[in-house]
Amino acid sequence: MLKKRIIPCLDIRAGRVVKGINFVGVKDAGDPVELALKYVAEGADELVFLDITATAEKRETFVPLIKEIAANINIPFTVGGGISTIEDVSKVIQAGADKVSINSAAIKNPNLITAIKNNFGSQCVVVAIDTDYVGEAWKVFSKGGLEETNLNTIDWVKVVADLGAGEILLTSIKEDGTKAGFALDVIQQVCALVNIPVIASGGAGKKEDFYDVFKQTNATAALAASIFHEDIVSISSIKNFLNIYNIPVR
Ligand SMILES: O=C(O)c1ccccc1NC[C@H](O)[C@H](O)[C@H](O)COP(=O)(O)O
Repeated sequence: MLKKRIIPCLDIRAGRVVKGINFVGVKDAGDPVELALKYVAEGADELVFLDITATAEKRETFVPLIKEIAANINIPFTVGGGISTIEDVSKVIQAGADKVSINSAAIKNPNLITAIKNNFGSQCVVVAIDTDYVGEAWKVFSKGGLEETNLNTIDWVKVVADLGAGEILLTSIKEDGTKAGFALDVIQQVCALVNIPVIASGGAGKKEDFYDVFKQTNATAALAASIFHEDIVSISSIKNFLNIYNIPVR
C-alpha cells in the first residue's frame, strides 16, 4: 500500500491563518509562516495554503506570503483560493507553489483543469470539491461553501478526473471544523470512482480519525486544520499511532 500523507491546511484570510466551523465563524489561528515551519518540523508530508479572502486585497498579501512560505519549507506546497486563470497559476507557481488547488473556477470553467494540465502537468492541478448531502444526493458547493450548484458530487468527480485533474481534495462541509471525524461514506464513494489520488478533508478531531479514514476508505491523504491549529494532537504522534496499526506513513 502506498504511504499515506498527512497534510495540514492553512486557511488564510488577510494574511493570517483562520479557522471556522462549516466554513463560517472563522477565528484567528496564528501566523502562516510560523505554523508552516511547525508542521514541517512535526513531519507534515505536504502543506496546503487556502486563501479564503474574498476581497480584491488578496493580491497584495497572497503572492509575497506564498514566496515566504515556499522559501521556508521543503515539502510539496499546494496553493488555492480564487485561482481562476492560467496567469494566476503561473504567478503562484513562480512564487514557489508546487501545485494549485482550484474549486469555484473549475465549476465555472471546467476546461481550466485541462489547460493547467497541458501547461504545467496533471500533478500540478488539485481540484477541490466542497460537498454536502442535500435531499437525496451529495451536491457540489462553490464560493467557499456558500452556493449550492446543480452538480452532483458523484458525477462531478468523474468529470474532473477525465479533464486531467491530478488529485481531488474532497471536503465535507458538514464535518468541517467539527472534529467529529471524516465523512467516510462519501470519501469512499469518490475513491471507488476515480483512479487519481483523493485527499480526505473536513472533521479530523483525534488520531483515530486518521486510522479510520485510511482503513475504511482508499483516500491517499488526509488534510486537517482545526486539530493541528488547536494543538489537539501533533502530526508526529498521528504518524506514530498509524505505524503501530500498520498504516504506512513516511
Ligand atoms: O474552502 C473554503 O473555501 C473555505 C472558506 C471559508 C472557510 C473555510 C474554508 N475551507 C475549510 C478548509 O477546507 C479546511 O481546512 C478543511 O475543511 C479542514 O478543516 P478541519 O475540519 O478543521 O480539519
